[in-house]
Amino acid sequence: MPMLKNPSTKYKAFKPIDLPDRQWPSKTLDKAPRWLSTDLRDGNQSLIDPMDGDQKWRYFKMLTDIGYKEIEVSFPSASQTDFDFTRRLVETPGAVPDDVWLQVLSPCREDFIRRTIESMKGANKAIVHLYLATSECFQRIVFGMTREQSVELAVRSTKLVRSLTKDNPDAQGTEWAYEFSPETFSDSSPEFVVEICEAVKAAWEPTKENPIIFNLPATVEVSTPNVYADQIEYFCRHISEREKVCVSLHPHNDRGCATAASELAQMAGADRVEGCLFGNGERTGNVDLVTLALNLYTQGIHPNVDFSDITNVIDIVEDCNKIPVHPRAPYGGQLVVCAFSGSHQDAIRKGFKLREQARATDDDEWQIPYLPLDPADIGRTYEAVIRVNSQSGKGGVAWVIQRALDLDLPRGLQIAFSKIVQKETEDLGRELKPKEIQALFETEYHLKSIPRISLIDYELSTDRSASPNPAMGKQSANAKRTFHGIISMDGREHTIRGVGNGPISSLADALRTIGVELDVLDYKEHAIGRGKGVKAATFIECDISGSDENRKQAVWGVGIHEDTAQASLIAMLGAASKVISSRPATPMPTASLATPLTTLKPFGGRVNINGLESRAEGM
Ligand SMILES: CC(=O)SCCNC(=O)CCNC(=O)[C@H](O)C(C)(C)COP(=O)(O)OP(=O)(O)OC[C@H]1O[C@@H](n2cnc3c(N)ncnc32)[C@H](O)[C@@H]1OP(=O)(O)O
Ligand SMILES: CC(C)C(=O)C(=O)O
Ligand SMILES: [Mg+2]
Repeated sequence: MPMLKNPSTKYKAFKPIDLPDRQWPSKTLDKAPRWLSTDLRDGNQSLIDPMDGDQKWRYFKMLTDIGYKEIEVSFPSASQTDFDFTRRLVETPGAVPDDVWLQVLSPCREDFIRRTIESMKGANKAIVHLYLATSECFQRIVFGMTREQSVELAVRSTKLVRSLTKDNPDAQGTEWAYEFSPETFSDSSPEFVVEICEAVKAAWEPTKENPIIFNLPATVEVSTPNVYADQIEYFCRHISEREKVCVSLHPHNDRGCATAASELAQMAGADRVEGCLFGNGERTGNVDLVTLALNLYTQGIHPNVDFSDITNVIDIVEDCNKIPVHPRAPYGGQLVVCAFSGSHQDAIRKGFKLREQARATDDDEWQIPYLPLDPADIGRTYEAVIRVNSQSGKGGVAWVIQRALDLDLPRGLQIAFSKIVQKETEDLGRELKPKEIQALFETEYHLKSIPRISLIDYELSTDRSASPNPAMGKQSANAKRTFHGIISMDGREHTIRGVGNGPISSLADALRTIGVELDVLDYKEHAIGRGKGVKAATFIECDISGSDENRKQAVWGVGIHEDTAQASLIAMLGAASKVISSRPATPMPTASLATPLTTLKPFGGRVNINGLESRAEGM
């Protein structure tokens, strides 16, 4: 059956209240509300398998560690597990921090109220929470009660709570607070809600110091969030003795707007928010307390709760709820601090680079494209930010290599290597992990293996009239350097000699004698590390198209060494190895082969290529 062509007969549009002089749209949020976690009550009652006492215990401890000061721990009249858990909290010395309020829920039924309050006997700070639905729909369908009967029941129940708690001489060791929820508030007449709450307030007689909590739930979310905000503003403006009232929100997420509803309703005057971590709770869940807290945080407002180890929080939440946190859950989801797509990665990488260059600290404004929150603030590592699959570009790949190997790849090498990564992801049909990308780079550029052409030993001599320059030979125009060394090519050793303006050009000249023609296109170097352990990283790009214009292509070599000149030579030979691999085999000029090394004075011992001893057999 298709969906209804005209759903308007079956589903009626919600009629918003008339509040033309609403004030909340021009308000902003500038402080954290009072939070109540109802993970252990509303969250728990909606689980396939409710938590056992030990799971609740662990969860409660986590909530207090995060910093929640009001925690609804149970529905004690519902089950022995809930009752026993509440008693365990009350009776275990030190289990409940001194500044934490335990909250317990009961319907307006005398036996249940008595049992609920019994569960709190001896508690330090206790909030007794009663609920009674106030909507016309619930009064008619569920209770068969008139408004007057509802008010009478609410008042009678409140008086019973009062007599068993703050008026009870035997219960004076506990600091009592009272919360009343006109359940289904968002679907109730605003005037009637005010009426019943006035009656309850009169019955409880709150003070400014210990206000009554009126919790106004969107038990089922029935409208757009602005309508909920209007309803809250209406209540705040009409309830008397506002200073003796704490207005609390309890939004559910049926339309997916619970976060927006909570934020707008706080702008409308609410003081407190009830919800669950990662939005657990009945049906689509309660409002997500993590999102609300971190939304404040990313506006520069401390939420008074701490998610600096969000991974641990997620572990406990998932373990106890037996429901996974969605990978795209705001802030906490595993995929939230990950970028796969090329343009995102590129922008993020540039943002981090600028921040690093500026040596930015937490006192500097956070401005990283696509990342509203510094992952480090919630205990996530930067390494997880960029992940590489077939949608990724050079930026992401460069990021991974930078993080793993401290190499700042030149743009051309980024492009060249990202093509290799792209092919690998497509061949494998999956994401490549950073370790795999690192291994691919190390293999491709021989960071852990010997390339086809490698350096065995060498010396570089400088024309005495020239001022020496270790890397590119930028000395005066007539300065000359001579490369004299042994290289191994495909396992055969050759003594070669060449002259140029610097190490690279003299090596290029020397390689020509064994038939390897190199056309150097680009050269970049940077330092790795600092102090004594500093090394040079050199990147050399060579043209392999030769005279064939149709085959325009370049290859890169990478060299890492304590000695800058040697890093250049290693990079050069890495590129040369690729060049010979890219060309059809040509016979070697016989004159240049295997000249015995008789005159060469070793330069600092055997050459170490990218950390590996390159010495060939028989040397
Ligand atoms: C929106 C919310 O989340 S409200 C909290 C809901 N949480 C829970 O229900 C979890 C715990 N609940 C339970 O374990 C059980 O429902 C109990 C122990 C509370 C009650 O169990 P039972 O006595 O078997 O009743 P049942 O579960 O059928 O509840 C429905 C009864 O409660 C009444 N009821 C519902 N809400 C309220 C209320 N706020 N105040 C008084 N009575 C109420 C209903 O009218 C109905 O009464 P009836 O049997 O006379 O028709
Ligand atoms: C008990 C009440 C506050 C409730 O959970 C709801 O209305 O959603
Ligand atoms: Mg609820």
